[in-house]
Amino acid sequence: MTNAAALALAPSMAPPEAEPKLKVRDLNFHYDGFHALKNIGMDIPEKQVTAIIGPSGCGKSTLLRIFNRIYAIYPKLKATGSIELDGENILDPRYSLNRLRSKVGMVFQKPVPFPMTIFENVAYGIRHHERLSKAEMEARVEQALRGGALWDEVKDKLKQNALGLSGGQQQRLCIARAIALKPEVLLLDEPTSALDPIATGRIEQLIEELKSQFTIVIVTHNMQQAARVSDRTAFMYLGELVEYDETEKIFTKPGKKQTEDYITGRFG
Ligand SMILES: Nc1ncnc2c1ncn2[C@@H]1O[C@H](COP(=O)(O)OP(=O)(O)OP(=O)(O)O)[C@@H](O)[C@H]1O
Repeated sequence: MTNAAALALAPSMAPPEAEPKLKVRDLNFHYDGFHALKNIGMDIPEKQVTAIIGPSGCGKSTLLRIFNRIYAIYPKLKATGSIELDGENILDPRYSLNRLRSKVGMVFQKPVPFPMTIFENVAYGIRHHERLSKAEMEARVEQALRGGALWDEVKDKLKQNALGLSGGQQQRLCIARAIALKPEVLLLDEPTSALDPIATGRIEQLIEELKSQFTIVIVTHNMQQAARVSDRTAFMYLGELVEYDETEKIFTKPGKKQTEDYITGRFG
């Protein structure tokens, strides 16, 4: 085959678009009588950062929490539609919560270390899922603390109580605790809202490092943060997904007036 012929064939040989890690379809969610999420549909790409933004009460945290079925502890709450994780519907009650939680980790707004040593904070969750020797556990804890960009600061005080760490260190410990279970998806619910700018910068840098290994979904109030850390941004308003696109497009050339009004600070 000539070079020209090979080039002519090239477009059809291009690799197909990667399958999304999470596929949300017709998702609706009610808190008792309140319709909090309305017909949400979105594809979340693998090993990228997806940010969810929107004014207070629009449903950001509700959506994030559905990705690991936190609502399942309240028997009256129900999500309809589907969320496929690698092709399997995680809303199906037959998808076990244990399996889901091992694949989808969550970090909350306020760091909540367990009142135990730094080492135990990380080892505790691992022990729940796996049986490891002492040496294996030590290696796993070190790996997780390195992954959470905390190892150098705590390696000499692993036996100290985690509550003695600073707020920013506690949040990195919570991230280390989540990644210690080797999840595929990491959910971050306003992970820096309780932190000062330096600790916030450290977490943002960490998010950048982690996305080579994990699919990350972050809820943030801070639009500059969404612009800095994410590849795609979803703008929500009153329970609806108004616009979802490449972050650069959302912040420079949004397709909807509501999005533009929000990102330019006209409301919210
Ligand atoms: N447990 C609950 N029971 C009833 N309504 C709830 C409950 N939790 C949230 N809501 C309502 O659902 C809507 C979405 O709430 P959600 O916390 O998801 O919004 P949000 O966008 O994350 O807000 P914020 O930015 O203020 O955290 C709000 O109107 C809220 O009042």
